[in-house]
This record gives sequence, structure tokens and C-alpha cells, in this order.
Amino acid sequence: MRLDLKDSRIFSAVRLMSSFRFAGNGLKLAFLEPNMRIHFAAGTIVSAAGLIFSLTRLEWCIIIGLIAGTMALEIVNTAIEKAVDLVTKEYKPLAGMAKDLAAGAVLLYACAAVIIGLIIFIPKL
Ligand SMILES: Nc1ncnc2c1ncn2[C@@H]1O[C@H](COP(=O)(O)OP(=O)(O)OP(=O)(O)O)[C@@H](O)[C@H]1O
Repeated sequence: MRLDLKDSRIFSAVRLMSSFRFAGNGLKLAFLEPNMRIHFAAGTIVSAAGLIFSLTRLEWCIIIGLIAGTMALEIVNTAIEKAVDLVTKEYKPLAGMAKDLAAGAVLLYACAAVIIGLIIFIPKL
């Protein structure tokens, strides 16, 4: 049976909706992780400070990028941890390296986010 253009568009829309549903499920799963909740709490506090100190549009763009970037990296870190645990539960140096590298990426970005946050907020105090 041949599908016409209209059918393939419907399938694309269904596939797109499924992708959003799976991604939404990923976000829900991420929030079960304690570290993700810490990032979310920090992001909420920084956003509240942003409202109090009336950040400019550009400053908001930077802060939102930093908050979302840190949380996105944490999600990738969690995904890597899960994938490593799926591959092996035994002690393997490569498994440890993979987890440590992923955690290092989060730490690096979070440190940069803190420094940039201080550069933005300190002159407003
Ligand atoms: N299979 C393994 N082989 C070798 N080292 C491992 C292994 N699993 C974990 N490790 C080491 O233990 C550390 C902690 O791993 P774990 O899976 O407990 O992450 P976690 O503490 O839950 O991380 P997070 O706090 O980000 O959720 C890793 O960063 C790694 O150094």
C-alpha cells in the first residue's frame, strides 16, 4: 500500500509528538535526581535575584543560557551514568573514567556559570 503526502505528514506529526513526549519523560526522570533538584533550586534563586536587581535583556539571556546549560549538562551526565551502569556494574577503570569525565563537564560549566553570575550581579550590589 502506497502512502500519499498527506499520510506521511500525519506520520511525521505523530512521530514529532512522540519525540516531545519522550523528551518530556526525560525531563521528568531528570528531576528525580538530587543533583538536578539542586541545580533547579539554584536557578530559581538566581532568577529571583535577577527580578530583584532588574537585569537587562542581555543579562537575562546570559543567565537563562547558563541555568539551562548547567541543567542540560546535568541531564547528559545522568544519561551517561545510566548508560555506563547498563553496560557494567563491575568496577572498570573505563567506566569510572566515563562517569568522571561527564561529571567534570558539569563542574566546569557550573564554575563558569558562577563566575559569570558574579560578574553580572556584584556591580549591582
Ligand atoms: N563501574 C564503575 N567502575 C569504576 N568506577 C566507577 C564505577 N561506577 C562508578 N564509579 C566511580 O564512582 C563515582 C561515582 O559513581 P556513581 O555512579 O555513584 O555516580 P553518582 O555519585 O551517583 O553521581 P552523581 O552524584 O552525579 O549522581 C564515579 O564518578 C566513578 O569515579
